[in-house]
Amino acid sequence: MLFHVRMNVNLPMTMPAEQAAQLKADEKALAARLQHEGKWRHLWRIAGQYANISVFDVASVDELHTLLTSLPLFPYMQIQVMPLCRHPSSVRDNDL
Ligand SMILES: O=C(O)CC1=CCC(=O)O1
Repeated sequence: MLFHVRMNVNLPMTMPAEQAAQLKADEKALAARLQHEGKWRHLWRIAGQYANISVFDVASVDELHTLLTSLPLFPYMQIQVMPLCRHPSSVRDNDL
């Protein structure tokens, strides 16, 4: 199942720089693993914003929820999820 996900990141201004750097490093490491596993199919920065557009390929809504809530930055993100299905006019023979 494919999901389009928008993540807006809002780190508190009061967070110590070292804590923010550690959270970002942990997030990057997990994101790399999930991309290599094929679960995090796309990761794009939204230009000019501390936000990203991602596409996840997971088996279920429950798996997506578990994955998103396990992200180190999850407590500091506002997340919007849109489930995707195939468009009948798509000329692609694969899903992405
Ligand atoms: O910077 C972001 O948009 C949040 C994020 C997702 C994966 C990552 O490494 O950072």
